[in-house]
Amino acid sequence: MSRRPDPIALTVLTGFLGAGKTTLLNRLLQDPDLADTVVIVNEFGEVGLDHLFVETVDEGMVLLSAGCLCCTVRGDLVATLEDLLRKRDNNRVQPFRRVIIETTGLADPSPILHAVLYHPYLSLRYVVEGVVTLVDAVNGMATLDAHEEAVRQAAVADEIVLTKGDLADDATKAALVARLAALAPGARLHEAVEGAIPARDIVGGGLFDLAGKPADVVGWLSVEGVAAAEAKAHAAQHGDEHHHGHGYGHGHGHHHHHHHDANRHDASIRAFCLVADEPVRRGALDLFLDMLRATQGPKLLRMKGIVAIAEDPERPVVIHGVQHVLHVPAVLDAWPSDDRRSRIVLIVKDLDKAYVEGLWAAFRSQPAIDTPDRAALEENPLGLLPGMR
Ligand SMILES: Nc1nc2c(ncn2[C@@H]2O[C@H](COP(=O)(O)OP(=O)(O)OP(=O)(O)O)[C@@H](O)[C@H]2O)c(=O)[nH]1
Repeated sequence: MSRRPDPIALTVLTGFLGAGKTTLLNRLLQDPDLADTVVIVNEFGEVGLDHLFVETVDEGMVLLSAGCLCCTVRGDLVATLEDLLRKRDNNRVQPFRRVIIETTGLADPSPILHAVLYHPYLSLRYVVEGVVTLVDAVNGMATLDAHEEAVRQAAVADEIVLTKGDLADDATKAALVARLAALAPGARLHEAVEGAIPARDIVGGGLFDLAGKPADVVGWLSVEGVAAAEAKAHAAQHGDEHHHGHGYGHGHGHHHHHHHDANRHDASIRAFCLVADEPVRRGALDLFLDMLRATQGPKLLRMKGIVAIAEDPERPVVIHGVQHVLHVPAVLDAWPSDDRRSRIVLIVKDLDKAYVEGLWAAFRSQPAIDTPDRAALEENPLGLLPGMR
């Protein structure tokens, strides 16, 4: 009987122009923890890895001193990932367990994840597990102001690494950290000067740890961080309407709104959690996800969650989505903690939280909160699907 091969974890490393990706990668690739990793870079020369080469394995692929493989993107990324699988399956390279893709400059990482998750074959072999985003402590604030892509890079991150902290003063750093925490409340924040950070701090914290075992999904979800940021944003909007101060120390020279919460530049992007105490039927979960994806896809920057399934409550399902692509990468063998509630973290752009909550409640056959039953039933999208109950 042929066994389905173990999934290969895929991490995307991104960051604005000059954020310090090359510097970080250079250090990271000397970390023995990445020995069974393949790193995909745009060009070896550009990244300046020459001093790490041990030997050339194949055209466009080299073995680095710490044991990990490095290859260049040849043509498009999908072709490179396919080529890698072929080499691995034919035993032409070591059986790597993880791939890190470094994106160029100001790229939105979503299309990369999208390309992999949508691919009929790649999606079976690779599991996208996370986005690591580098933010320059000196220029970060201005970059976020000026570039929508930069905001997206931060918003979809699982791990944010603040670089060049040695060049920025404490107030600048604190303001940037506050903004990033509001923008990406689900992300863990790190600091690395001159790329010095252990690989295991930023890679392998998602679905699989560095040994390929299921990782701490609870930490990956960071529901508490999202809830706290939500409460803070709410307080800033409602309790603090006439407060004009904002903590960044950069002015705009004109006054418009009274809201000056930490999230004001990035107001259309927000994060929230859906929580359910009762297990959800598998069919209902799939329909909910399908409906959300089909109707709101482009507005869903990121979705991560752990869900209790009514048919098999001991084995939760981990869901994972990027824009209109959803992946069901893993049924866990057990709950990672005592908390057995279903929890889904969503990072959205221009999407009404109440709509999503209504949908979530409807698929769990519960009237939406604060909505009269009748209206909730009328809004129940199940009613749109003939034969669905
Ligand atoms: N002082 C200081 N300089 C840093 C740090 N990290 C990176 N740099 C410097 O910042 C500059 C840009 O860093 P790179 O690593 O080339 O940045 P990059 O993100 O790869 O740049 P692009 O490829 O242009 O997108 C280089 O001169 C680095 O030496 C840091 O933590 N502290």
